[in-house]
Amino acid sequence: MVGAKGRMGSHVVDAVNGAQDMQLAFALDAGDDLMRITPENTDVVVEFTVPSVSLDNVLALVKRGVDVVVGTTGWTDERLAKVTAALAEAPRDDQAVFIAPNFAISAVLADYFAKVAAPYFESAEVIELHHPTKVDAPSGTAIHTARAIADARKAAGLGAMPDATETDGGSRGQVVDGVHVHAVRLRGLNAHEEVLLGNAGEQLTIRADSFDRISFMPGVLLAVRKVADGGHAGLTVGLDKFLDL
Ligand SMILES: NC(=O)c1ccc[n+]([C@@H]2O[C@H](COP(=O)([O-])OP(=O)(O)OC[C@H]3O[C@@H](n4cnc5c(N)ncnc54)[C@H](O)[C@@H]3O)[C@@H](O)[C@H]2O)c1
Ligand SMILES: O=C(O)C1=N[C@H](C(=O)O)CCC1
Repeated sequence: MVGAKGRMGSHVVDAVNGAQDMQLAFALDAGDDLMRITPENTDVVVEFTVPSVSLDNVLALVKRGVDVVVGTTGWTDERLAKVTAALAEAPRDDQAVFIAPNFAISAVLADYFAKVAAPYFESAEVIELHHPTKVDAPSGTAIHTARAIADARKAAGLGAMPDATETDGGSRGQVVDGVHVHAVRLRGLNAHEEVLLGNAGEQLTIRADSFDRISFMPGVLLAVRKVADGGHAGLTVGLDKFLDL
């Protein structure tokens, strides 16, 4: 586990220790030497750190010859391309990196349902709501959802959404592939997302609430098992790839 002292990392340490088919090799955090990790002592590394260090960690681990499951956010197309390039040069042919913006089944399904619903609505916007200690905005999940909605709209031949806004001081949120994304940071919250889809006279709301970080653990363990079992060489993004959706 890399990022073992963090909010997510400490839960993953407990989850791995509680899993009968897994053994914790290392619990590393900032300042620890990743070079202690080798293919001989470690099958899969789980990485939950911060967006500013995650890419370098993943590249170093790929070079090390181990498979990596990543929960840290901040993955732009450019960063993902660097991971793909590193995997092409990796010591093992079957090496895998798996990245999930969200490991909670509620969030993965909300994302999936939003993608299915998107072609049927004129308008769609995403609101994500998180704890105020989160360092990035909007959430990785919201970016992923917005892109999925945009792709589904494009595939269905839909154009831009109706929006007469002429002045915007920032209230309309960040525009991700044409989809407006709004971020709320509020004490008491954990991780929540709402997708609003609208037509004349009707609205569909899809909402996922993760009240506790324990909600992410079944998804993390599923990803570790899938990667360890093999057959997922290269870069895979999204827990939906490991579910029968
Ligand atoms: N994919 C998901 O389901 C999911 C769920 C929750 C959070 N997240 C994401 O996971 C990341 C971590 O979230 P968090 O709430 O645990 O953050 P956190 O700040 O509590 O933990 C981050 C940990 O990483 C450690 N760290 C920093 N630099 C490091 C380095 N170079 N090497 C090793 N460890 C280092 C920190 O010391 C800290 O312990 C964020 O990007 C967050 O958005 C993803
Ligand atoms: O608590 C966080 O930080 C979370 N980050 C991920 C994101 O940015 O989407 C997943 C939800 C929790």
